[in-house]
Amino acid sequence: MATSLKNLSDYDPAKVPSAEDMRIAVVVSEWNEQITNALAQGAVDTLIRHGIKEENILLKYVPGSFELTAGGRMIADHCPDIDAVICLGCVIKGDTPHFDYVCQGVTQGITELNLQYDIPFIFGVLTTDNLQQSLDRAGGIHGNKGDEAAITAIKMVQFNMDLQ
Ligand SMILES: Nc1c(NC[C@H](O)[C@H](O)[C@H](O)CO)[nH]c(=O)[nH]c1=O
Ligand SMILES: CC(=O)[C@@H](O)COP(=O)(O)O
Repeated sequence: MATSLKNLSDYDPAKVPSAEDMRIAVVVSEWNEQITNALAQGAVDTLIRHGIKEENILLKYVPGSFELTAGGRMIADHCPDIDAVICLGCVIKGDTPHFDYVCQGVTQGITELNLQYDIPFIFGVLTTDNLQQSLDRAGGIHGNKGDEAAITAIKMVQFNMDLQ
């Protein structure tokens, strides 16, 4: 379903577990920081809204979306108490095929982290044709991808906890 048909910030709160006992990292790309800072704010606000303690949010920044994979892995390797890693970025198409390689790289990278580690890595990366599409998905008419990523993280952490 296209995002235009489903607002990224719409969800049923009754279906979201409490994040009170969770410890979640948020890794944010500095590229397109106007967008990624809005994504990060949405994610943090949503996590807090669902009960996480502020001291249990680890907020870290990497240069670009391509580095989200390395940042996520480093957190998983050095912070064993982290229950999930939310990866937030914004890749906007330019004049060259570089967009394709960055998007492919971060997508494959985060996918592989999910296969290699026993915690969820959430793909909160906007891949858009232009700035307006990004603005629309970072708190604009289509909601905030950061909200969606936070809800996904909470649900996946609870999914994992229920199996322990
Ligand atoms: N053009 C965008 C980039 N490019 C930078 C890469 O992510 C990476 O940091 C660089 O290739 C060095 O490894 N990154 C974004 O997040 N968004 C873009 O639009
Ligand atoms: C996603 C990118 O790396 C891209 O924005 C860079 O722009 P360009 O392809 O014009 O170099």
